[in-house]
Amino acid sequence: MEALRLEGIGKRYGRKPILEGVSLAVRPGEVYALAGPNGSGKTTLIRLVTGLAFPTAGRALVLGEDVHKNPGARRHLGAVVEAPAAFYPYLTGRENLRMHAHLAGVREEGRLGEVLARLRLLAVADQKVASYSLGQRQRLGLAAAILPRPKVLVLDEPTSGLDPEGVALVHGLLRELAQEGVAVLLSTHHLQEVAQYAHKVGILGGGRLLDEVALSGKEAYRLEADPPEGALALLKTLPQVRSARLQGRALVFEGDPEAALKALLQEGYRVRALHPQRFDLMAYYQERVKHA
Ligand SMILES: Nc1ncnc2c1ncn2[C@@H]1O[C@H](COP(=O)(O)OP(=O)(O)OP(=O)(O)O)[C@@H](O)[C@H]1O
Repeated sequence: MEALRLEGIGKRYGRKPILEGVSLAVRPGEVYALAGPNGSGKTTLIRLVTGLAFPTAGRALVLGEDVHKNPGARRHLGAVVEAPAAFYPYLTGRENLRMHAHLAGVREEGRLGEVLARLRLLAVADQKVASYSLGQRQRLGLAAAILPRPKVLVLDEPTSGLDPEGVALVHGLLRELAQEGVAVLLSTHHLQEVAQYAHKVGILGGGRLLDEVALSGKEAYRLEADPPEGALALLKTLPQVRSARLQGRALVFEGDPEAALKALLQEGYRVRALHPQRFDLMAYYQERVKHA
């Protein structure tokens, strides 16, 4: 079953439509990144998913339960929506988290320390939150969100305000959580970074989901071999190779590069270069938004 599902979600403020007919799904272990220009409705969508805002059409389901009809559905949900997340400034990071743990019914010994370590906050854990930098607060927000081991994690621009190390830390954490089976929905402007591990990117524009790009399986290879026409014909016969085509004098294909190389060398082709050709998400996004 999908961990998170939006069915025709819409939102109007007064008569102004902000979102219309947005449907998407995130499976356990999947990272879904929402991209879109400023004002395209990313934050609004995230607020709808978390139950902070009410849809004027459609519904949002967490593990099959409607978030707006059954607030209990939120027990599976971890979220960071406001940046930075709100904490008691006169309490320490650890004390704030302890309170979150209490409210969420987390009784596991050691979970607090584990989460603080995971967000590299141990060194400041016993300082008052009032003294935290923006990035430290952001990371504490994420620590609070993952504390009760949610099955669905929803984050609005989780890397904004972080230094490069913090950005890498958060992306690494999200990748790990997905590997542990968590479904992650995040909004972001950092397409290049999320493209490294997100499974799907949804492009919002003008309040609609313009496109969904599946990134897994988009790994292509570029190969230079002589003569290219013969090499192409050979690649097309290999079961390990998909969608081989000529691009100028080079060959581009998806599939197993080792099998392709072995077959070409065996048949006496001279292979001058072979390297991965990443799907250019940024170029695709810009095209998609421009024509929206
Ligand atoms: N409470 C509100 N009342 C009226 N209009 C709103 C309200 N909240 C958001 N909007 C409008 O909804 C639209 C989408 O805003 P939203 O914050 O969801 O966009 P975003 O994609 O998150 O933008 P950004 O990339 O700048 O964070 C904007 O035009 C905004 O002005």
